[in-house]
Amino acid sequence: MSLRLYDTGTRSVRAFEPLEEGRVGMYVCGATPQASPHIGHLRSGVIYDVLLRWLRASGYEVTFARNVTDIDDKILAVAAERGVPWFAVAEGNQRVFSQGYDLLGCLPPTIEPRATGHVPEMIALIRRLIDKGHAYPAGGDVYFDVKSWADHYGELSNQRLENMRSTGDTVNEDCKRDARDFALWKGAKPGEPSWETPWGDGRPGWHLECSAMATKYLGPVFDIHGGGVDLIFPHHENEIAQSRAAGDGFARYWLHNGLLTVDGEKMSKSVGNVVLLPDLLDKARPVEVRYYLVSAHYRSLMDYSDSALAEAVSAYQRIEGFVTRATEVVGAVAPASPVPAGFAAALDDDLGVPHALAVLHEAVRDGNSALASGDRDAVRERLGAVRAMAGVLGLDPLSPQWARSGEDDLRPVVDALVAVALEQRQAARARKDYAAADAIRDGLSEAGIVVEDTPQGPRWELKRD
Ligand SMILES: Nc1ncnc2c1ncn2[C@@H]1O[C@H](COP(=O)(O)OP(=O)(O)OP(=O)(O)O)[C@@H](O)[C@H]1O
Ligand SMILES: [Zn+2]
Repeated sequence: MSLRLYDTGTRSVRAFEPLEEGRVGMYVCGATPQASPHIGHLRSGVIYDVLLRWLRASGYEVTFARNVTDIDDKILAVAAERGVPWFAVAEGNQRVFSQGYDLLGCLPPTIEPRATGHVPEMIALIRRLIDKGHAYPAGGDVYFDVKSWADHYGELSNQRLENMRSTGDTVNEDCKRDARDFALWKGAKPGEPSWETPWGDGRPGWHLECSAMATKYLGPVFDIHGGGVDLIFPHHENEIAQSRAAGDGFARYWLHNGLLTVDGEKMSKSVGNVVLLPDLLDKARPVEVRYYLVSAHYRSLMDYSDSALAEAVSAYQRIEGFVTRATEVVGAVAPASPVPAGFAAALDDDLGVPHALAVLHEAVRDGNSALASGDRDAVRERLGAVRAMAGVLGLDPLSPQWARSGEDDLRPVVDALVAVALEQRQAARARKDYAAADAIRDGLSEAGIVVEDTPQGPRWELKRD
């Protein structure tokens, strides 16, 4: 079986066939950096990262573009409130977005285009739309004429133009030919940043930016366009309208991730129910937060809870525990290739991560049984498979990304010291000097070392609070 994806455009799961064999062009709507990212934004980040990794593991060469909307009403409002330049707000928050993606192990996009760096491409797109009769300048703005595209407008969001009302753009409503027309370009307002165009100074509309940037880097037709379900209307509907009306084929598959919610409501800056990544780091390590965010199916709604996070932490630690113990017993084993067929089939089925994780945990269980029975060949085989599967999800415990800094270098030293201490404890026990034996155990515990007796002898771990 090969990859099948749910395409919002056709409202069906379809076989994924790229435009060009062996290559995939993928565009995902990224941040409007008006504030630090919340874990809803990061859910979107890790979901498309798993898709990227699976496409690459399946042999595709992927060009992945994720934009930054670095000019926007919300950014201007924050800048005005704080009395700082608009670009300081965008740039500062974008850095925190990048750190968040990095911390959760997201591979960097091939290109991360910024809206303000693509005004010439936007002007060119507006010109094509005006020439074809799909856009008009009015009152310093430029609008898309939805009636000129009435047969198609609404196809993605499955609604008809006659049932739609104004999208409530903050632009000058009186200038529009029709209340449902949306702004491609917004005329300059005093004190706001602006760029020069043949239709007057101003700044880009959000929808136009994505059309211009996606086609610049991926071509007039490309494979996958992603974003959250919150973007289907109006953002993606308008992107399609602009690009197709201008004559571009645009995206062939539309993917939408479900939202991270709190008590059923979208986690959103404007609602004020956000959880930030640093808020979680006393409860879970970054790799465990990643496990939590990828573990639900990408299209499902996910309601944030501490207990679900705690379950994800223990589930990840089951994988990590096996990988650590198995490596101690059989030595380093590289990730196996290809990944087990059941795991591949799960991901090929519309990126079925929950099912794929079930296959991964089954291999961990088998691996633990092999460890218990001392079947080294089986341990080796399961270790390679587990690392490979975890790696596709960005969760391989031995990936350098997740290595705890310093701890690995010191491990052999501490191993030797703990072994000496345990020998002394054993000797004290043998001579029935229980006070001395307990003192050694307490001393290790005070140093933050927990000792566990296993069939292969004692193992130590750093205590976690
Ligand atoms: N709660 C969420 N769950 C999942 N994905 C989200 C969530 N919020 C935003 N996203 C996705 O993250 C990406 C970047 O979003 P963007 O910066 O436009 O956020 P936003 O919706 O304006 O956030 P906020 O409402 O907090 O201001 C988009 O693809 C968006 O769909
Ligand atoms: Zn977009």
